Amino acid sequence: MSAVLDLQGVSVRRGPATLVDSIDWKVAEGERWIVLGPNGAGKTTLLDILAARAFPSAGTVDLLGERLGKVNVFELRPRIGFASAALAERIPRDETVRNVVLTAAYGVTGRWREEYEELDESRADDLLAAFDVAGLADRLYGTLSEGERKRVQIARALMTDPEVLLLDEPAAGLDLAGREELVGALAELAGDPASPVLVVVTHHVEEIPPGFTHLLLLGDGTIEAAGPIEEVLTAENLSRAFGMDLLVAHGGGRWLARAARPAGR
Ligand SMILES: Nc1ncnc2c1ncn2[C@@H]1O[C@H](COP(=O)(O)OP(=O)(O)OP(=O)(O)O)[C@@H](O)[C@H]1O
Repeated sequence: MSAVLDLQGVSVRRGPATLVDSIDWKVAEGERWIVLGPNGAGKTTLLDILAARAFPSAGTVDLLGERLGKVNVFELRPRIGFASAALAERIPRDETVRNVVLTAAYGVTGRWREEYEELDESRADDLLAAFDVAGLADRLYGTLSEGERKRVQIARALMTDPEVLLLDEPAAGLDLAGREELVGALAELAGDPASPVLVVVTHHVEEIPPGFTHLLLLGDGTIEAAGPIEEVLTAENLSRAFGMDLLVAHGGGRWLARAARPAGR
């Protein structure tokens, strides 16, 4: 079976800086991946490439069987759902929540003169319901809480019925209850065989939802370890990636990590 995402020898350089270096990574149908690593490890850079929004300086990237650089990215992007802080900043605050989701069908962020079919409208409403924000459909996006916005952003990313869903730090800025609700929503998505391939970037092992199958551990632009979560998420690998002596615990489908020694000892 050919890989859904296939990166070979991928490096990204900006001026003298190497942001990611010699990445070899394959993602297959049905897999649910977490990309974990410290600040500046290259997670967002890698996700931008998977979203066909950035090009590598070296190596090859095959997304859904299409080679980046040889395919029209505007045809490819609707097949890849994407939500990130940078994209969220472009959503107009004075747009209704329903339109924020609906406009993804045309790859735009604000409604203007596009004609939407009834089918699009009902898909947008179904997605808002699936993420528990149906009651907010007529509210202005700018009036939502951060947790509500995150859910709307994921609903928007799913609007085109993509084959891959990429989420860059979906739990950033959420309080404890908001994080737990989001982790629950992502666990449900992960458990649904009809869901697209999932790739979720995070800094925190506590944000890994049950049902995720694989982990790519990035440290300083290179892969520290990659594979099934249970094999990769060890204290040894995590300590190496984050440059700190860490302990890891696992139970009830969730993960916890903390420093092996309290600071100052
Ligand atoms: N255009 C650029 N020119 C030079 N360096 C850059 C550029 N863009 C990003 N970087 C650097 O590349 C590194 C990787 O950035 P990236 O945003 O991919 O990391 P990240 O793992 O997503 O970080 P964070 O967890 O803090 O969001 C960082 O050190 C960043 O400062």
